[in-house]
Amino acid sequence: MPATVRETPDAVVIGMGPGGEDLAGRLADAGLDVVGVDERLVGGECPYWGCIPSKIMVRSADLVGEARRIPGMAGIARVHPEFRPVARRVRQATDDWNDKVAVDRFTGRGGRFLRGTARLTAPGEVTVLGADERETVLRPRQAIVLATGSEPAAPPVPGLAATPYWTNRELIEAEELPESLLIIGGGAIGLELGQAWQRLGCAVTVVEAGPQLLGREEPESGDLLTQVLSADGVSVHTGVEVQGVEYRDGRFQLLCKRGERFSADRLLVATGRRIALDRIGGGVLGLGSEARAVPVDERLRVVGTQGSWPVGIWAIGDVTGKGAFTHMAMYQADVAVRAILGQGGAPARYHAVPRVTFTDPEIGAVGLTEAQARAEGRRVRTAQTELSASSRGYIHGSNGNAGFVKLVADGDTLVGATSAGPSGGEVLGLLSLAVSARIPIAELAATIWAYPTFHRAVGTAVAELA
Ligand SMILES: Cc1cc2nc3c(=O)[nH]c(=O)nc-3n(C[C@H](O)[C@H](O)[C@H](O)COP(=O)(O)OP(=O)(O)OC[C@H]3O[C@@H](n4cnc5c(N)ncnc54)[C@H](O)[C@@H]3O)c2cc1C
Ligand SMILES: NC(=O)c1ccc[n+]([C@@H]2O[C@H](COP(=O)([O-])OP(=O)(O)OC[C@H]3O[C@@H](n4cnc5c(N)ncnc54)[C@H](O)[C@@H]3O)[C@@H](O)[C@H]2O)c1
Repeated sequence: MPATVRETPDAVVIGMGPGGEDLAGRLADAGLDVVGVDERLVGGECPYWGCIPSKIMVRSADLVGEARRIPGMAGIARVHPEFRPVARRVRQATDDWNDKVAVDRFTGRGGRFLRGTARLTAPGEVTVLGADERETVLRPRQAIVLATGSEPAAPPVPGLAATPYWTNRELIEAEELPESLLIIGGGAIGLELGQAWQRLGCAVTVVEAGPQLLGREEPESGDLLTQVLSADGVSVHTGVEVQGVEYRDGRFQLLCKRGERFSADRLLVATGRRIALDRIGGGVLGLGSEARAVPVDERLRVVGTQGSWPVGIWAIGDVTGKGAFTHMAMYQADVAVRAILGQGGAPARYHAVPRVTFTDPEIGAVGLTEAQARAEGRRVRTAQTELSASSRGYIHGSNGNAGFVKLVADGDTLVGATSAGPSGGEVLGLLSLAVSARIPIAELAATIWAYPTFHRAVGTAVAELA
């Protein structure tokens, strides 16, 4: 057993995903002696198994979907989708799952990188076990930052654990498209990748336990996605309770409560994420096995540690449970960097968290849904307009113009909004600003919206409210 190394840097960042990498780099830029630790790849889930490779697949599939809209609009198009170039682009984007460039970028800024698994072993102490069994005990002088993200969660369905099912990681690494794919979970991962793989030539079935797809968003978004995915050929099933999974002769079979059976060559489990608090030493923070996230205050300081710890401890990103998005991890990194460096500035606010599901149509949403606003007892007023009724929707043509803008108001400001449609995620930008900055509805109503854009539908919905 190699000897234990003891060190006292200024700061230790556990987890170098989008949140940790950004934060650690900025602390190093400020002249701190920072040790960044990751057991996998610097960059985390987003560039290697998440946002970027999944959107590369979506981009290819969108091209196929758009080409299929040519008949009746611009002549003849015969599309023969091929998966090989998609898999190749994924390999280029991930450097074949090699993080040398990212590690060099961090060390180039003055940071030190340790590859290994880190845990909190005492207040103010982090122990890292390297792949070579070398143990490093770090007692930083100024800060510990937990940025360990999340991992795929699988439901406790009998039989599932014994099968070679896929999570997003295996699917993203696939070199070939199977003939058929079953997906458990009709959330962001299941729908983005399900639609993309169907368009690329795989027969996809989505099985969702809840009553609608994209259950945390407006019901209109779920209904729209059921329609467009079904039109693409995806077999969509909601309100289904999977009671068992079998794997025999290279085929997966789902056995469901109402007697339905679904089978396919591959199975993707996309039923949400879990935070492995046990692995990072959550007990040292006083968190029991029932904890679902690390509680943080408005400066991302871990709740309950101030005064009792010899050093400050912060948490950012998925591990805080405030929204599993790269933009959330980076937003929180900024607040935490300012807190660690004593720079002050605005605290974290969560009233305008944007989300975009990159299906075709894209579903952009910000702030509260109508149901959430009503549950909070707000004075809710809503307005909704269909894109097909707009000039741009008409120009676009009926094959591909599905979408809507829905606004949720409380008094004279918007507290939530959805923009679903072509470029729905881009239209969301102005709605995010309106909700975040609490722009009065009267001000929005006095705005000139360029003609004929998709975002002009926001003006139509605002006029209805005003
Ligand atoms: C398929 C998919 C698509 C997605 N698409 C989008 C999208 O389009 N837009 C968007 O905003 N978000 C998207 N996300 C979510 C996004 O990837 C995450 O929210 C984001 O990566 C979280 O960043 P993070 O820094 O909190 O953690 P992570 O990216 O999870 O990084 C955490 C890091 O910590 C390391 N780690 C964990 N435990 C330890 C330990 N004990 N010791 C050492 N290292 C450890 C891990 O190896 C990892 O590198 C997607 C996710 C998936 C799965
Ligand atoms: N575009 C994006 O920003 C993007 C894309 C992908 C993922 N992500 C992030 O990653 C997270 C994880 O994505 P996800 O799709 O795995 O989770 P999710 O929470 O978005 O959706 C999971 C779905 O699985 C369903 N489900 C749970 N248990 C089930 C069961 N036993 N049988 C059938 N259905 C079941 C849930 O009802 C839910 O609809 C997302 O919440 C999101 O924060 C973001």
